[in-house]
Amino acid sequence: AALARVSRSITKSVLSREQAEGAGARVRRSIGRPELRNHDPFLMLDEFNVDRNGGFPDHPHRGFETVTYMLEGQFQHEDFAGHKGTIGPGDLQWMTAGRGIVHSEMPVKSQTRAHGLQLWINLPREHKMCEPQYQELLDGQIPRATPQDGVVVKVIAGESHGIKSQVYTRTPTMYLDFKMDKNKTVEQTIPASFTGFIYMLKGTTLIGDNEFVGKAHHTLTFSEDGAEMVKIQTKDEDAHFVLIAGEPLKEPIVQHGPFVMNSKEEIYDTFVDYQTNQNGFERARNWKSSITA
Ligand SMILES: Nc1ccc(F)c(C(=O)c2c[nH]c3ncc(Cl)cc23)c1F
Ligand SMILES: [Fe+3]
Repeated sequence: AALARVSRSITKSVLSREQAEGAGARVRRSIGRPELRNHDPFLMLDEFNVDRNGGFPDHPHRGFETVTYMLEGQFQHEDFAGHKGTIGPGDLQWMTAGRGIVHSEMPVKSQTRAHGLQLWINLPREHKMCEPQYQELLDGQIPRATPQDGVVVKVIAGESHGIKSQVYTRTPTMYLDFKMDKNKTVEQTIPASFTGFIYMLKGTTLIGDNEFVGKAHHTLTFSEDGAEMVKIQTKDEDAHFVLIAGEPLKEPIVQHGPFVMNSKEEIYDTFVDYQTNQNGFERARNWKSSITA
């Protein structure tokens, strides 16, 4: 008989309450909060809620990627190279900051609120100073797997049930948006070497062979025990959550706000580059975004 596959189990469940961030924005911080540091290669996951007066005005990034996934409302972004755009519900912006980006991320004024997720993924040292790159997908361009009726998996990065994302991930990453009706069971394959977690947006799930309960706004971290899949069930409630997993980089992490490098010296050099507008920050000189006004 075929061996029943063992599921990952949940090692920790942490509730994220709203906190102030940016300019008048509210975020529930998952990865990156005190109880959830060191989830290599992930640096931060924020569920953000921004009303029309809030946002994230002009700020820099170096050494990692920011992945913005909109759930409701519209967000606009503009960087110091004039790259600008608007992302709406279900749309994705995968920004590889690499050697340096300065940008502004603000809700579209006409919106009542903008609600979404921003994930920060660390880059391996050989990519930390790469040219910045955007991969932007509209909701309709993101493939879905439907392993059974009532279970839809949007494949933002990586693969699910044979459906692959087209996003190029320098750090091997899986980013899946699950919508499950009640009374469903699904198994998601995850490479044994990946570290990962589920962040619950709505409803209740039972995860793993021992049916650990997942509730809204909780982060549920996976065991690292060699299991190559995770089993997720719903009972009497629909559920909406993201499953995020990736290959740990196993490199030193030195983070100072929006700069994430491998040593203190590199962080010092980054501050010099940012202050003196060099080595990737040339276009930051005298730049002000037009959307922050
Ligand atoms: N350094 C630093 C300091 C403070 C910040 F708020 C930010 C920042 O921009 C964000 C933090 N979470 C977020 N979620 C969504 C969006 Cl669109 C942006 C952010 C940042 F980069
Ligand atoms: Fe940013």
